[in-house]
Amino acid sequence: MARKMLRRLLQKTGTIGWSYRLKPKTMDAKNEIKVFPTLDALDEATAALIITIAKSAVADKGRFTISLSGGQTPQRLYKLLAGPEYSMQMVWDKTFVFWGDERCVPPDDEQNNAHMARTALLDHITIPAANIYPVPVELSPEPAAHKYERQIKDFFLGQPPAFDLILLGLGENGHTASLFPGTDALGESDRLIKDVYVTEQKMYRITMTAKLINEADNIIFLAAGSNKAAILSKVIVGPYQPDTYPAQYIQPKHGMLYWYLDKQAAALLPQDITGHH
Ligand SMILES: O=C(O)[C@H](O)[C@@H](O)[C@H](O)[C@H](O)COP(=O)(O)O
Repeated sequence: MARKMLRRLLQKTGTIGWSYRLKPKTMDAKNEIKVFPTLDALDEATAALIITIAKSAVADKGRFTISLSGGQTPQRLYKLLAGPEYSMQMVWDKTFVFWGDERCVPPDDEQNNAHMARTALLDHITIPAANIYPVPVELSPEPAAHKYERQIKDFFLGQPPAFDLILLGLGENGHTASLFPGTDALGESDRLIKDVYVTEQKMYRITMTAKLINEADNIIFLAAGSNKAAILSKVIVGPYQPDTYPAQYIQPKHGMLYWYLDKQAAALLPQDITGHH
């Protein structure tokens, strides 16, 4: 009964929201799920949302702090942001770029997330090099994690680090950033940055912890493609099993949580959650 009433209330308020899980704390965070008919529409809408958040942050604080995600999905978005239509709307010299996770491979390795972002975006805009904070992968995993955590704490001048925007992807196994099932970063309650060994990829990675991510003012999950439909359904409407589906750890303490999806990725979500199909 409560669930149905809540959903009707959410929809009436125009926030196409969903109960996520009827846990009081998730109801504080405003959740918004939007489904777009094509990849272009998804990327355009995400770029527009990023611009809106950036302009608001610069107006409020004189700067915009963003954490980028890696993998395939955001590459088109980054290229779009580098293009004339969007790049001109950003105040790049007041924009500070970090990463939600990084693979422990050399900076110029194709698998390196910062390498991908430089190729798709950062090398094509006028952002000061000092505004870019890549994960120091030249160090071995554990010292790299400690150094990155120090850099982030110093950047936020000892205040609790709260990014204006954290962009996240979603893996088919429910991981986000490098919060993979079975890794000890999942329930981490103290550290902001952890080094993890991802067995299925035989690779070390450095990741923001959910503790850090959940302090953000805005979080955008960007997911596209039919291969994400099953996991999205499990994460968004399934039972709360965050150790199996780590993306469920992402529940911003006070910020906005956006799920920006294409139609294919949203195909298995209930219509009353996405508002259309
Ligand atoms: O380092 C990474 O790979 C990402 O940060 C990772 O969390 C990614 O967002 C998901 O694995 C989805 O990846 P795709 O966009 O390639 O599906």
